Amino acid sequence: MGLAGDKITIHGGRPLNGRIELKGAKNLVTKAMVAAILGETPSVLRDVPDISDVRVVRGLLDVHGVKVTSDEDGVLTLDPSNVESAHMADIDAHAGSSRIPILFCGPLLHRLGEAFIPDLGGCRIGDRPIDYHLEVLRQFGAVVEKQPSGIRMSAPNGLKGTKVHLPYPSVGATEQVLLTAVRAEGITELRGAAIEPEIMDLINILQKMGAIIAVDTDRVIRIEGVERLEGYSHTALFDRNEAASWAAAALATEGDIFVGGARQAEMLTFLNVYRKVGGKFDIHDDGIRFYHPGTELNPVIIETDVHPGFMTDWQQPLVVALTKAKGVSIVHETVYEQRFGFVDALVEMGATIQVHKECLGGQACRFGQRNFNHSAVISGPTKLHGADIVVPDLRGGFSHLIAALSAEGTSTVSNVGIISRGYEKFITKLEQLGADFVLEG
Ligand SMILES: CC(=O)N[C@H]1[C@@H](OP(=O)(O)OP(=O)(O)OC[C@H]2O[C@@H](n3ccc(=O)[nH]c3=O)[C@H](O)[C@@H]2O)O[C@H](CO)[C@@H](O)[C@@H]1O
Ligand SMILES: C=C(OP(=O)(O)O)C(=O)O
Repeated sequence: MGLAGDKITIHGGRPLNGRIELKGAKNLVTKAMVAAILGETPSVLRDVPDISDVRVVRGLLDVHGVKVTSDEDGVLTLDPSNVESAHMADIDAHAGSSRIPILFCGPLLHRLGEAFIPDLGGCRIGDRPIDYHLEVLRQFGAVVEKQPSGIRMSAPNGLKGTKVHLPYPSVGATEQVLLTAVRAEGITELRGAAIEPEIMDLINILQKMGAIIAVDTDRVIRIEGVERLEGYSHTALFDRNEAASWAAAALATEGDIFVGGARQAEMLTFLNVYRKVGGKFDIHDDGIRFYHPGTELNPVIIETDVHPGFMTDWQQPLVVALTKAKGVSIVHETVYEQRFGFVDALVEMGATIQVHKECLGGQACRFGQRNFNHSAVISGPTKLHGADIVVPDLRGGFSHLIAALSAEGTSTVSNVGIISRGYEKFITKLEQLGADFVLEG
């Protein structure tokens, strides 16, 4: 997946120290790129990271006639003026490793009256159905037809505003509603919306384009459809998930990392937990310094949740740091049913972690009384030792890297290409932070 050899040999035990810079959030940038289809004029997006999910979306936009150019580092211009002429009934598009193609539905239906969406990628951390997306699109008036390698859609009578109530505040389904409702005829009322900072930044972008969107209390969003949207000019929100990952790396390796571009407001919940674990941080105008206290770390009880709760994507890297805390920590994963596959490698490296089917340490969640190992009990402190490990998914992969960096001895970590889905230039960043490793191949 874009990295020579896809394997790293890591000599662990050296603290990560230094400064790295963040760019825009994977979970915003990729959606902002799709939003450009809705404009009549070109859009400009700044702080775009060089990650493989961006490359996948760029490839799909290209297939659909959106000309994407990058003149400067991290600045994309997206010109959608050829979407109509590029349209072919049977576009052979591929989702690659990304889940973003499902969000092309509304914009393409508005512009072309039909859309073909290939089967989705993304991390395999649960079943990840798209039933909410399809139901929402049907409510807007789309006709959805499943095909062997994807989904074909049409909107013979156009798309009309509707009342939607999501059964769970899904990030993707909320974005689906936004990207469809802004150009649908009439008013859409969305209840049970996700309100992650990346969604708020997508709303900022859509408003710049000419949309009318009101965010009310209690997860209610109201959108008044408009007939025309223009291109936007926007600097993407920073990647708070990457920031949390490097913060966890600083703790796990007993290091000190200044994460340039990280901001407090979007990380409040993470910072509270970091402080309870014993991690230190200093907030600056241009970033946040995260560092190990030099004393024992404390165990914590965490439940992952939708925003403003503790983000599920923060859990995997933090678990590595929790193997070093004195006492018993509990992590109850309530967003994805199968997000603890990565702990097998940590156990092989010497960690003491048990996973359970019960909802531990918090409220009963959607996965209780079912066959999902979705609670983890981590006992520490344990010393990790080197091992040969294979990266299972994006965040699991990052946690394997920091486990190997914090371990005594040598590890080989394979399949590291997956990590470039969401971490820009992570090899360069590891070098900047003084990691001791060799890239194979
Ligand atoms: C590209 C992107 O932005 N990815 C993020 C996005 O994923 P994504 O948008 O895929 O995640 P969702 O918020 O939609 O998923 C949350 C839960 O809802 C369920 N669900 C979702 C849709 C649906 O149609 N049916 C259904 O049952 C999922 O299986 C999951 O259990 O939000 C997640 C939760 O913050 C993050 O972990 C991902 O990093
Ligand atoms: C689950 C993640 O991403 P995606 O939805 O793109 O698979 C993630 O970023 O951790």
